[in-house]
Amino acid sequence: MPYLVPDRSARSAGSRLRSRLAEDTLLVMPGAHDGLAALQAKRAGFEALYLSGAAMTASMGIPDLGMITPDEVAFFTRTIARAADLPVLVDIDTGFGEALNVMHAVRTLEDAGAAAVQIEDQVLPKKCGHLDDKRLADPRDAAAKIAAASRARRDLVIVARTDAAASEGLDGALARARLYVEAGADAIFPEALTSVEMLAAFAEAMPDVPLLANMTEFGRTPALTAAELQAMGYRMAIWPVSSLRMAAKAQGRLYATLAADGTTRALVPEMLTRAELYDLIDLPAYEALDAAIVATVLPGDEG
Ligand SMILES: C[C@](O)(C(=O)O)[C@H](CC(=O)O)C(=O)O
Repeated sequence: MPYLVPDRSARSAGSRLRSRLAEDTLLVMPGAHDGLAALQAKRAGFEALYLSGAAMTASMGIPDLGMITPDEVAFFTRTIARAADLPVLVDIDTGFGEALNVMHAVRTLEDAGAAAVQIEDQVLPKKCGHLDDKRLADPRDAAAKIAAASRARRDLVIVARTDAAASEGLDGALARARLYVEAGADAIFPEALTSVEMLAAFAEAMPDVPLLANMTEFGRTPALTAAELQAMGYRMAIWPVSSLRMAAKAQGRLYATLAADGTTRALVPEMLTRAELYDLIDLPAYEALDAAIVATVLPGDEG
């Protein structure tokens, strides 16, 4: 369906996500780093998407160190939410500053169509949660940002991520998570838990709070299946950078092949065909919409 004709009765993205999180089953949120990825994820049957800071920045050709602005994230959010019309959880790193910056970001991203934002408790420059030597914010400063986000949102779901497991252990991460829930977080993302036992212990210690598990590849957390995470009590799981990793690998092969062969001929069988691409972006429906509007507006020939 062309996005140009909105469903005026549709509920806000945040309230749709809240209703889904009230269900018992784990919500699998694959990363979608652009609008086309969002369409493909929707076609595969996913009900919600994750907009990863790592994938967003990598797609801009820069590292994930918290350098980008709320408006840049809003552009990606709008693109993805519009393409798929699915709830999107948006990674806003450390919230672009302190309380007022977080509030500005929350308003900007909720207006852009985000269903949820994720704020983490590192200080700038932040890093991928699976790297060494992360520096954490004071727990109360981080809680203040969660409180600020909660004050600024309309329906947006707030996911508080704690990176504390690496430096403060499981108990430190749990203490921070409890503080963030008190400050207004709707869900907790315990980042970079390093074993199945740790994942299970975190879930046992917080049975009443929706928890998110990060299944990023090449990280420190063991790769579990959606079914395994659900059995442990997790309510959301993300595969944040997978779409970008797959697409970028294929892209790399394309450039190497074209540089070597002077033609893309060898790769054509692996490419989306013209028909497949147009089908994915729904070109015929947009053309039909245009034709229908023109037919409505122009007077008939009969005079
Ligand atoms: C979840 C994450 O913040 C992201 O930006 O997607 C990253 C993912 C990654 O770098 O693999 C993370 O810090 O875990």
